[in-house]
Amino acid sequence: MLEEDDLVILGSAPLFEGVEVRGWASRHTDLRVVTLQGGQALLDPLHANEHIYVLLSGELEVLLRPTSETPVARLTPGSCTGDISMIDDKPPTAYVVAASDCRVLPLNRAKMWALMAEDHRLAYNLLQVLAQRMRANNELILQSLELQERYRAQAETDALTGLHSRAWLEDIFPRQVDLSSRIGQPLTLLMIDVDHFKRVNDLHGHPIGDLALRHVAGLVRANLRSADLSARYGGEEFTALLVATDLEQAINTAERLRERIQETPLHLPNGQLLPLTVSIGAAQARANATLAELLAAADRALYQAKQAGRNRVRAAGRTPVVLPQ
Ligand SMILES: Nc1nc2c(ncn2[C@@H]2O[C@H](COP(=O)(O)OP(=O)(O)OP(=O)(O)O)[C@@H](O)[C@H]2O)c(=O)[nH]1
Repeated sequence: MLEEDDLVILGSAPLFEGVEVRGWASRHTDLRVVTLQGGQALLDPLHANEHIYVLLSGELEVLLRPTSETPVARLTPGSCTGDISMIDDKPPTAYVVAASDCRVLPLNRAKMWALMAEDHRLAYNLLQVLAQRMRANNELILQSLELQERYRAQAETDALTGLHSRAWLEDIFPRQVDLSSRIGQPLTLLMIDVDHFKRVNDLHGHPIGDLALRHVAGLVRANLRSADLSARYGGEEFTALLVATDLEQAINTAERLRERIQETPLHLPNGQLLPLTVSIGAAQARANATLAELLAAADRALYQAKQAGRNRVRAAGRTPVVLPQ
């Protein structure tokens, strides 16, 4: 039975806006209120639903998973739930659970259609309720996309240097190699490794090591074209994908970068200058090359540069470029 308080709530419920609820309730004496205990589920995706439930007292929580700790919505008296699944005759997409003891008024499908035929304001109100629900859901989707975007940006950026991360390189590489081969442009990878970096850490401490990595990253960024795609590959290793650049041009770029790093020591907080050098391996991508193949080739060239005494550039598949050091 509907009590006086229930009629007051129904009178303020969006679904009943403009409906004279007392007269309406007196014509429908078959309406039965259902009580729920806190924690009890009203709707879940495993069971079809045939009712719209109007909450008369207490609070309902809408959860996307049964184990979710944070509800996506909290329903207060006057709100309704179950509308979409009642209309499309499919199981609900979320769990609706009583957060406290609740009283709800179920209106089954047949009853709802009859009520709407009797008073068109109910149909209009139901459309309004659905429109608000769609808007709230869109808002939720947008927030979740923004969050995903933020997480992706975090994963794609190396926190220490601000350069792109290895995950980013792995993500963009197949598209870049595909694009380069389709437009017939060469693509070359540089692997840039700071020489004797362990000594920097050992002699000056890890925080200065971090400063040195930022310094080198800044020089890598400043000395490549903005179209070139530089990343911190890990530790003291950086990579740069040089677009529209063949091996010859890449060697020149690498050599210029190497020189620039050699002649730009890091100013330490104590006023000392810390000289840094890098060794660089270069390798040009074949059409359909995988990142692993290209990295392995650039890494072999880098190894040669280290073996040859460091602070130099070597290219894969070529006679060593011997430049005066
Ligand atoms: N400060 C700092 N050090 C790092 C970071 N990542 C890696 N390292 C250090 O980088 C050093 C790399 O040392 P090695 O791989 O032995 O190479 P290296 O001393 O540069 O010698 P070569 O490459 O042969 O010239 C290790 O001591 C790592 O601890 C970092 O984020 N910050």
